[in-house]
Amino acid sequence: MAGRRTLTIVKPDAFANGKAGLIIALLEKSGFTIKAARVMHLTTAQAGEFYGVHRERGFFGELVEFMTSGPCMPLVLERDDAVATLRTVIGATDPAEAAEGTVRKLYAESKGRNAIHASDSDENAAIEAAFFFAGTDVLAS
Ligand SMILES: Nc1ncnc2c1ncn2[C@@H]1O[C@H](COP(=O)(O)OP(=O)(O)OP(=O)(O)O)[C@@H](O)[C@H]1O
Repeated sequence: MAGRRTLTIVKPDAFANGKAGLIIALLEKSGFTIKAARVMHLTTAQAGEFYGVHRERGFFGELVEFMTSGPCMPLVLERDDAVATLRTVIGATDPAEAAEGTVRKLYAESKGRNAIHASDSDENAAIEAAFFFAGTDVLAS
């Protein structure tokens, strides 16, 4: 059975553009309950570690620079079939290719500045939740 939790990050462009609250409202409207959240300004080391899988990609430097450009908001979200549902709700990586009504279609600027991250598997959701919320009660519940 697919897990009930996933990890999302409302990215710095959403805060710069005043869309963070609207994005969170859309997540709640999509049936997700917020189990944990924090607003933080990632360091270069944190952004590089979080996106370490992309270290060899040409856009890695740009991605780390963007993710450290301002506040972001990791959240642990809960609902049935959490990972797959959230991937559908956020839409394609490039907002130009994202379906109508998705977070990225509505609120993202570009493929690089694309408003939101979502875990792509139950396994990564657990790893990513631990990355931001290790030692907090959300991981014990
Ligand atoms: N060609 C690109 N140029 C700039 N940034 C990019 C490019 N491709 C990907 N990225 C950035 O790297 C992130 C991770 O890329 P990935 O292919 O894993 O997309 P994703 O799974 O849709 O996004 P995320 O992991 O953030 O949910 C993207 O969300 C985007 O911010």
